[in-house]
Amino acid sequence: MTDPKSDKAPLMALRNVSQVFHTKRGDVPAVRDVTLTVGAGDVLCLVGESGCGKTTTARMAAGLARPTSGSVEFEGEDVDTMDSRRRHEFRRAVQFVHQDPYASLNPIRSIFGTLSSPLRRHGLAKNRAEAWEQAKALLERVDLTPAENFLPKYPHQLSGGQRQRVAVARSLTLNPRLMIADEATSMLDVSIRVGVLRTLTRLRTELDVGFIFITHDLAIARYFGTGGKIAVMYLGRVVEYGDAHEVIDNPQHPYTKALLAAVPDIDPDQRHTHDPGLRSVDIPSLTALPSGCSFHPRCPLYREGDCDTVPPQLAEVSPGREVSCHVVAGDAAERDGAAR
Ligand SMILES: Nc1ncnc2c1ncn2[C@@H]1O[C@H](COP(=O)(O)OP(=O)(O)OP(=O)(O)O)[C@@H](O)[C@H]1O
Repeated sequence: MTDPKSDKAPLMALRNVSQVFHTKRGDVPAVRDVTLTVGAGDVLCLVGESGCGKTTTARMAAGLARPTSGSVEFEGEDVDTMDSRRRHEFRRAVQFVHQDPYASLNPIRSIFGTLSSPLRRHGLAKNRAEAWEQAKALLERVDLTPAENFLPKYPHQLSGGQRQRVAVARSLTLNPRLMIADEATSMLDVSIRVGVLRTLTRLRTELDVGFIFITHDLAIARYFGTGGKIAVMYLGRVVEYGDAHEVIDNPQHPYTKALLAAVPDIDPDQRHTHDPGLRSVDIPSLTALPSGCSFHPRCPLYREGDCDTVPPQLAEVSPGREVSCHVVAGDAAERDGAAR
């Protein structure tokens, strides 16, 4: 998933990362052999149902969790073997925006306190006056104006959308190169969500900051991922990867198709979902994964043979599109053969 034509190291690369949690219920393989890259200023959306491993993947990318196997590279350097100076730079360069801004902001700290603390700590503001000006500029950047009215306030005095904007402003204090937004808009009301998404989209282009954007909402992934990539995850694995609009508009993996079929039509007169034709609605447990392809017990394309015995690998089925499915890859190979 690295551009073979580019000799530049990607900003962030996850190479064959896995994460296994050891629990009383047994080992939970939350992320399994995931390889993904994000270029400078690019966006990668991670989508999939609850529990498919999006947050665990993001936590490894942010250096908040160490992979059980595989490696995380930032600007071509393995995060695990960085010296302390590089690790410090990495921590500054990669910022995480959480789902719940209320939980992530200190309730007894004013907005000015929240924003000025990292600025002062990292020597970006020499005194209070400088910190005030910079904090003001940060709030303006995330469309919280007039900024001087917000700086003395406390989180409980703000609405959910305003709080999330403050959380975004805080993540910008140290001039990040990569933002990891984990369901950053999912707790907000729809009307407020659109505004915050617009701000994030503007920041993407204005600041040339890369994004790993996590959402279970495919419409949001299509909107925010414009010009970028989507990776669809199922039970800890990436099952489909490609250009954001193409994955949503022309899904290839039967799981992506099922996810899209579950989204109600936008037309209010036809608010129904489509039957994805799944063989089972039950999602298997990560502690008792099916043999072969993990999706096979539910898959409408299931064919006896490889599907229930051999785990499929991601394979390119058309330029820039990778799908982990024996049937789709087989059909693509047949088409290629016939065209030759
Ligand atoms: N610390 C942990 N210990 C044990 N199991 C964990 C731990 N963290 C996550 N898991 C499990 O790993 C799997 C993947 O979780 P993860 O949070 O990465 O998924 P997700 O796609 O982000 O879901 P959600 O959207 O609900 O956050 C889930 O089955 C979860 O219960």
